Amino acid sequence: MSALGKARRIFHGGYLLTKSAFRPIFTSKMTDKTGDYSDTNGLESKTPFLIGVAGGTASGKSTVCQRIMEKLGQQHKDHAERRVVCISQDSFYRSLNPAERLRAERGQFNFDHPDAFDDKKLLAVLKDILAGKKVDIQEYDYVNNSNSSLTHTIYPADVVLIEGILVFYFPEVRDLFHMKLFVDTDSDTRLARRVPRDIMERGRDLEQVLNQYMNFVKPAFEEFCLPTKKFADVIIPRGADNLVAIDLIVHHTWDIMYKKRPGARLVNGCGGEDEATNGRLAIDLIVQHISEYLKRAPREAPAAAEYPGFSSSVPGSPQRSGKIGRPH
Ligand SMILES: Nc1ncnc2c1ncn2[C@@H]1O[C@H](COP(=O)(O)OP(=O)(O)O)[C@@H](O)[C@H]1O
Ligand SMILES: O=c1ccn([C@@H]2O[C@H](COP(=O)(O)O)[C@@H](O)[C@H]2O)c(=O)[nH]1
Repeated sequence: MSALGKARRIFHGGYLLTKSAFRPIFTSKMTDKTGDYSDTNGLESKTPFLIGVAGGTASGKSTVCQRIMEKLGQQHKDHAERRVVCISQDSFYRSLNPAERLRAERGQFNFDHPDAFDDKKLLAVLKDILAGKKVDIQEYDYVNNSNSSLTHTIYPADVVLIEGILVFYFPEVRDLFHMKLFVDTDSDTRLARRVPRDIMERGRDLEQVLNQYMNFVKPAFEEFCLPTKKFADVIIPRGADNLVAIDLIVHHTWDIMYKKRPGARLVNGCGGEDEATNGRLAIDLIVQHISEYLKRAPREAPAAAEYPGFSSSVPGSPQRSGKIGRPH
């Protein structure tokens, strides 16, 4: 079986951990809401917490989202039980006219330009999600450069991750996020990942991948994606390898799912361009993480199931010494 066929089989088998020719969507359904969001300063009590995850192509955005889902114990839950959902901006590419379609087939269409997206549709869907509505999202088919006929229903969730190269580009969309993450992986690494991925999973040949990269992907990254890094609350160097950053985010997200919404006061309005506000959210995450880390002692530690815990990535961490810290 070809690599492409294998990737598709993975998708059709319903095992969505591996990125295939189609963008995986992790669906979620609202279950009992134990969170007390009453002090969220104007945010609706059941407003999902919206996290934007931006970064260049193949920076690891989807992988970071998968790690967050895994650490929150959502990945292996029945879809109907999940409280966290991840959707991709790629499901919001606009339809192409016949001439554009032809260019796309030759690798001559710029899928990295903001004009390639239907930002109005993305905005409307995100507003529906924030309003607690159920939405239908189409899977994107990279082999055919268009939306596939597969549609996923996204049920109201506690936490919604939206990942994509330009999720912070459109101001109205950007302003909806309660937390903004930017996955910062160097261009050499990204190109080295993109080439095999596009060949094996997206049905391209080497020449096409490299031409598309040099003509469109790289210049558009520099012009449209990279400048949006400044809007991020948290920048994640090295993507999914950065276990400390992922722990910070998971910890914060855990509190949103099961306790209350710390930081809501800071991000309410989600101005994004307010550096002080952005700085405070990042500092809040770090302070919260460190204080949890310091106050944990074995006799106080709740059951492992209650909080996914810190990874052993911190050199000399209590978890490594076996004195303090929770099991994974
Ligand atoms: N930390 C990592 N180490 C090695 N390979 C990775 C890492 N993160 C992602 N990849 C691989 O790189 C490719 C692109 O990753 P992905 O998460 O899909 O990026 P994006 O969503 O930003 O396009 C995938 O084939 C993925 O398996
Ligand atoms: O039909 C398409 C649609 C998109 N692309 C490329 O995909 C990436 C975005 O996906 P990542 O997973 O973030 O890499 C973008 O750079 C487009 O160039 C495509 O090739 N064909």
